[in-house]
Amino acid sequence: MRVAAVVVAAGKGTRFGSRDAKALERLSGEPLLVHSARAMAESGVVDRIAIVAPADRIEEFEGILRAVPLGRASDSPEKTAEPTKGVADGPGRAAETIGGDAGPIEIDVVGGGRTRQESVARGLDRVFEAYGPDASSDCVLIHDAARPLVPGAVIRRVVDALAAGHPAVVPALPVADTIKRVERIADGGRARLGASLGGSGAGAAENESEKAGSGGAASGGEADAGLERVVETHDRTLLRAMQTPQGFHLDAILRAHRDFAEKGEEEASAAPDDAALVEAAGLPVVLVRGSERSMKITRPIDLAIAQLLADDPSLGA
Ligand SMILES: Nc1ccn([C@@H]2O[C@H](COP(=O)(O)OP(=O)(O)OP(=O)(O)O)[C@@H](O)[C@H]2O)c(=O)n1
Ligand SMILES: C[C@](O)(CO)[C@H](O)COP(=O)(O)O
Repeated sequence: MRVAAVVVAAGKGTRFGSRDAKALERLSGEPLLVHSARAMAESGVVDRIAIVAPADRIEEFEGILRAVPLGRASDSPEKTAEPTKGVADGPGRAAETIGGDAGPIEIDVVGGGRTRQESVARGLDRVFEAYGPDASSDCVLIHDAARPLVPGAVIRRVVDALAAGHPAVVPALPVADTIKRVERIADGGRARLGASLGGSGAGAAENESEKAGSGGAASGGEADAGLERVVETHDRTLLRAMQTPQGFHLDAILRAHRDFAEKGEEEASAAPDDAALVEAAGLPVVLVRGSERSMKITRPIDLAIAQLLADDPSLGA
């Protein structure tokens, strides 16, 4: 079973307020992109990596990756898959060959799309091209460049569950806050509480609203800049926060992305994550334990927290 990784790095970093691509923001002196690609390479279970860069910056991203050769860690943990605790065994996928041969990892850089979903689709096409028509027993991990500190153990847990036969596997954590569903109170924009709900200011609220889509909770724009009313309180014990890398049998995720490609053309209809497409296609998605260290860098405060984690490997491990 071959395992490829798609690392999506073509986002604009609007909520971060990036002047440059967010994937090039520095953590411990290196771009987030390099940390994420290295995590995949050093996991010991990934054969090749497709990096998805902003479409007009492919050569620049290639240069950045060439400057920091990424190889498999020679001392990385075993490449064979042990069934993951708590994940029921499926039919299995030739686990003994996970990770392929030793040697340098093949890295391609391809251009991204208008939404994360489109960017992932372009990375998947590249993996399919590279693996060829005989890709039906292969797997792919889809990872945000914005999650630079993902531990190798999480990557291997995902691959173990794929090898055990599960077509879609996501690392996840319980949620710490109480989550409520809300609706907007139309008040003509008099009460501008949306700003404080959406983040550090009105701009942040508007950006969050864009990501949330037309039904989003946080308010944005004059007409939406109002109070929100609680509709429902969810049972927190049944909620999980999704992380990446999300792992899939290649044939299943390619089909799901192709079937729902039209939705990926606009932020409002695009899937929030890749597992959502597989769910929509009616396939089961199983969860494995994620990590606090796999936090996503969305806003500037996240980079400050990530630097604390990078400086102290025992934190959140
Ligand atoms: N068109 C896009 C949008 C997002 N991404 C990638 O998807 C990951 C998760 O997205 P997010 O954190 O939302 O990044 P941005 O889209 O850059 O952030 P924002 O929504 O604030 O602009 C990031 O690694 C980002 O580079 C991508 O490759 N292509
Ligand atoms: C894929 C993801 O990281 C899972 O939590 C998340 O959905 C990405 O969301 P974003 O708004 O595109 O960062």
